[in-house]
Amino acid sequence: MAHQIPDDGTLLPLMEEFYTIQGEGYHTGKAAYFIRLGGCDVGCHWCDVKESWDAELHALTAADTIAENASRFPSKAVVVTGGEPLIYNLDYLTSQLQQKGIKTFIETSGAYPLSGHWDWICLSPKKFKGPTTSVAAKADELKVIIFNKSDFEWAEQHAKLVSPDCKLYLQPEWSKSKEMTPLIVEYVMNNPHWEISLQTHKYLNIP
Ligand SMILES: C[S@@+](CC[C@H](N)C(=O)[O-])C[C@H]1O[C@@H](n2cnc3c(N)ncnc32)[C@H](O)[C@@H]1O
Ligand SMILES: Nc1nc2[nH]cc(C(=O)O)c2c(=O)[nH]1
Ligand code: SF4
Ligand SMILES: [Mg+2]
Repeated sequence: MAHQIPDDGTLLPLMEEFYTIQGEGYHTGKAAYFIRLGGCDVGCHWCDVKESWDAELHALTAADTIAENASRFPSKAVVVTGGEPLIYNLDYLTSQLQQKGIKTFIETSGAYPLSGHWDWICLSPKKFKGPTTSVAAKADELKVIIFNKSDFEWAEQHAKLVSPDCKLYLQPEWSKSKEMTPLIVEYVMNNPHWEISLQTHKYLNIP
């Protein structure tokens, strides 16, 4: 990375920020401000935000400004996503958000060690670069993407890494949704400790 990113987390490569409805997982349907940080080296071939991968394409932005922007919206909930947000030290950003009374949620692959102060951690582990134990142990929600049949077994292996009260979700990979969703429905009926998560924002045509 040619970007000189200070490791105190005061400057972060911001790809986009937008106010929308959380489309996935436990908090589906709730309004939230999304902060999408650029930079990811996990390399999921089906990633739906490949434009985020190169951190250098995204301007370094003051965490103070990001927190200030977030505080202007009615919902006091922020989702930090990416890219892979845990590439960066998120201690400063999340402290600033929480000081403003904003709840902090993260979407992460868990490929990097945990930083930041979180009200909710959604771990979506990837085959291409597995999750660190620091993230798995603290996850509130495990959201496994189902791209093919073998991913159910892979999901069960990852369920063993999270705490007993972690919520378990299976989410169809968007391009395979037609084939995989019926299998997920059947799987959840037979294994009811899992629930279905759909990318509802894509059906709603919102960001
Ligand atoms: C774009 S990722 C960014 C955060 C982080 N890098 C991660 O993967 O969790 C946000 C969420 O979208 C999911 N996702 C990405 N591409 C997807 C696709 N094609 N179909 C379904 N879910 C997808 C990821 O698994 C993750 O839960
Ligand atoms: N509405 C909406 N909900 C989301 N939940 C997780 C998302 C993400 O890309 O991290 C996402 C997203 O991009 N849009
Ligand atoms: S880890 Fe997340 S952002 Fe990175 S390639 Fe995979 S889905 Fe995309
Ligand atoms: Mg998304």
